[in-house]
Amino acid sequence: MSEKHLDPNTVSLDEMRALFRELPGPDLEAGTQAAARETQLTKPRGALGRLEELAAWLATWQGRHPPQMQHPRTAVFAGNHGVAALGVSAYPSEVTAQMVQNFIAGGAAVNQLCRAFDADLRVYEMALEQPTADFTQGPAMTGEECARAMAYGMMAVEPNLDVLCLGEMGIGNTTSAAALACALFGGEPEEWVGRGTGVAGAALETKTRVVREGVERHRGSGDPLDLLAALGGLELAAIAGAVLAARLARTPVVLDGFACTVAASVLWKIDPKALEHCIVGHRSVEPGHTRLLEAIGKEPLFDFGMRLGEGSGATLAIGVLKAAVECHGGMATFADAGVSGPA
Ligand SMILES: Cc1cc2ncn([C@H]3O[C@H](COP(=O)(O)O)[C@@H](O)[C@H]3O)c2cc1C
Ligand SMILES: O=C(O)c1cccnc1
Repeated sequence: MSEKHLDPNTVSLDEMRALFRELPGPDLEAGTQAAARETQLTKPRGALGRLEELAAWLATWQGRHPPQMQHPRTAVFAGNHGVAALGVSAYPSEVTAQMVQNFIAGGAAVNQLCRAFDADLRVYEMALEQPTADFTQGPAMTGEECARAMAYGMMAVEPNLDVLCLGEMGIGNTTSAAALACALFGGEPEEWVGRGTGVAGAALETKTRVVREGVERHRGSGDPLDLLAALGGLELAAIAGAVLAARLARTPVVLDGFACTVAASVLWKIDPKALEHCIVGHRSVEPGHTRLLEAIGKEPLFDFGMRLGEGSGATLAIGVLKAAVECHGGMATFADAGVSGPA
């Protein structure tokens, strides 16, 4: 499969919509080979549980058997949000750019996780001095801006990636994500709003009100991509683009926490099959994440009480994926080891 890159100067949301007509499916032959090998390995059938499923999932989306984990990448997209000026985050907007510098200097949590698992970290800074518009007053982005951000995100998908882990950095983005999730999946703003960086009290009430105003203004204003433009952010649109491009290139994807999963769920709303190549690394503490995971039918790999974002939960999953690949490829078969099979 080839990498899909679109011209950012001319790209449109309609061009993105057209891509849903060509989504490739999994490589079922690689999956059959993985299942056959699994029965030969020196362990009771199914005894490695989800590790076995992960090896098969990697094989089907990498389109090869055995699956490999030599080249994991974590892509973190950073953008700023107009709604941040309304007091919805515990931190000021400047932290977005400051954290990008921290990523570049190697000082953030995601840097350490990438080093722990030999992942290639890419940071994509998206016009941080130009935040999106305040979505309580109008759409956060025009359709063209949203499509351009998606096209930018697509560039994170390059040949020979074994897995793509996605993350975001954008002060205010759990407000944007809550509004987008509420508009896409329904329910009350209270069910989607969490503490993010740690908002409480009056600020939490403000955050909930901002989400309500945004949803009331934009709900029903179009299809999921229109809602992404109206309520999303540059980094969330880039994640949606990266997930779509990864699918077209048949690259497996690991999603991170609430904000990242909301961005990807825009594609699920268009076609639930569009996230078959994605797993979710962890369950974020953000209550909306659990709600969203139920809606899209995904069970995260682990629940470590993390609520950071920046791709940390997705990157931590690389360790588990490497373990799955090592067991699947490296274990002896019953025949090789002279171990008796089931009686
Ligand atoms: C120092 C620092 C590092 C971070 N790394 C990720 N986030 C996370 O917090 C932000 C979302 O929370 P809210 O919607 O409450 O602003 C995002 O930037 C997210 O990636 C961070 C936040 C801070 C303060
Ligand atoms: O789960 C997330 O994506 C998250 C949670 C808190 C802060 N930033 C992101």
